[in-house]
Amino acid sequence: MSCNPAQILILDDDADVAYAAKLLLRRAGQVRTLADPRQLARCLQDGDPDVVLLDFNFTPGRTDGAEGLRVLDQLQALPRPPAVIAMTAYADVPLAVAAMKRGACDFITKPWDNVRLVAAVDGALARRATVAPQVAGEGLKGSSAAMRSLRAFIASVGPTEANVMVLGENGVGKELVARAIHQASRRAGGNFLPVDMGSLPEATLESELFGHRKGSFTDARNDRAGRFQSASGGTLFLDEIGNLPLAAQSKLLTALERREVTPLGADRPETIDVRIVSATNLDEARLYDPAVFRPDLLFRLNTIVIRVPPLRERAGDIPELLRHYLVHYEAQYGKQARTVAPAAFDALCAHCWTGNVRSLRHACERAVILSESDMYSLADFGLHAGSPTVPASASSAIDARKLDELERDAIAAALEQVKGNISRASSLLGISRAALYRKLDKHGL
Ligand SMILES: Nc1ncnc2c1ncn2[C@@H]1O[C@H](COP(=O)(O)OP(=O)(O)OP(=O)(O)O)[C@@H](O)[C@H]1O
Repeated sequence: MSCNPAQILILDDDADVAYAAKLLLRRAGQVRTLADPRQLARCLQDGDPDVVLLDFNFTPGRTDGAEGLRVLDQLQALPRPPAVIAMTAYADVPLAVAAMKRGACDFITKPWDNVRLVAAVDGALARRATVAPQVAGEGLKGSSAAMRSLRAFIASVGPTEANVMVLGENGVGKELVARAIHQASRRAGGNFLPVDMGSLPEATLESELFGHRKGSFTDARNDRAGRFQSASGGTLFLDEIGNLPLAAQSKLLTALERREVTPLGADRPETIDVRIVSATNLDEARLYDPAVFRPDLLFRLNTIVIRVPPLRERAGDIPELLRHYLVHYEAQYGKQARTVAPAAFDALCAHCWTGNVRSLRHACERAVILSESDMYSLADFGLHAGSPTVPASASSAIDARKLDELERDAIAAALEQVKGNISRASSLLGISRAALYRKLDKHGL
């Protein structure tokens, strides 16, 4: 575990406020303050912060929070994004919602309650300890033939400007692949901006993606840049693109065809300079169904297609991933290094990992936290003898019907285990609640 003190950055133009927060938080870590967000890039040269307390208005008279949202986007695009706590003197719920949607982990109104602020920073540090490794560009682990050719493919398509579509089940590592493409590109110095297309509300989609001008709708109190503008010079990662409604698909298509976007309320379009990497877990039959996804948009997005195989088809990666995440969590939780009991190891390698690497990762975290003996047992990983496994002889030749059955069985078993609780079942399977609902629908469960 690292012994370095946590790095805390307070971004506030009010010197008194910044000083008071600095005094309060000095026990939590090393605290720096910055009054002008334009100096952020220079400040980051002294090292990336773990937590940022971010004021949302820097220019006197401004109360719309746009300056803070811009800084938030900048911070989110760092290779190791800090946990951001949004602070504003105006208890403004829509702004809080916008900040949380863009990745802030908490929200504080000024004047703050000291206990609440310290708790928020402690919580943010704890959250970062869990979240940072997912986004830290730790790299894709695994040396199976499939992973080796995936890396080689990324190295060859990364430096091109081609739009890339990454396909694969939940938790296979599509976002890691997208980040690796960005890092291998000439845009690596620019932003990598992920957007969850599945969670953008249809009503605000245009404004979120393309921005808006002050007064263009009731709540548009100031000009705001969209994601296309924020990612300018970098890579825009359109995640869950398969969930985009058809009406929204046509707006996205127009932007990509013209390579320009018109912010809501603007009378002139703006040229865009982004590379698009998109991802979906839709199976290809559905993706190529014009009733689900516009073929002309698909054509724009999938110049290059990267298929990330599910973990059960590259079981050779499992030992390395187990080692990697067990060591990682042992260090994170300050636990002694342990080995996996041989029978448990065999069972873990034969397990079908419906939720792919994400569920393996969660299982390792669980084992590190719960294990009380010298060796990890299967139960420590939340598995039991008889958990769905991949037949050894068929791991790569398994057919789609069989995979469907395995998936259905795993979901049914998980639901039974947690007595139908969707949240607990999704976390057990290592997939999001939305993904679980889609799969329940698909399997008629
Ligand atoms: N090859 C890998 N090596 C190390 N960690 C991995 C690998 N693949 C995935 N992971 C980890 O598994 C988790 C899920 O990865 P990621 O979010 O990239 O998957 P995804 O395919 O985008 O999932 P979803 O479709 O659910 O959004 C992350 O914690 C990631 O760090």
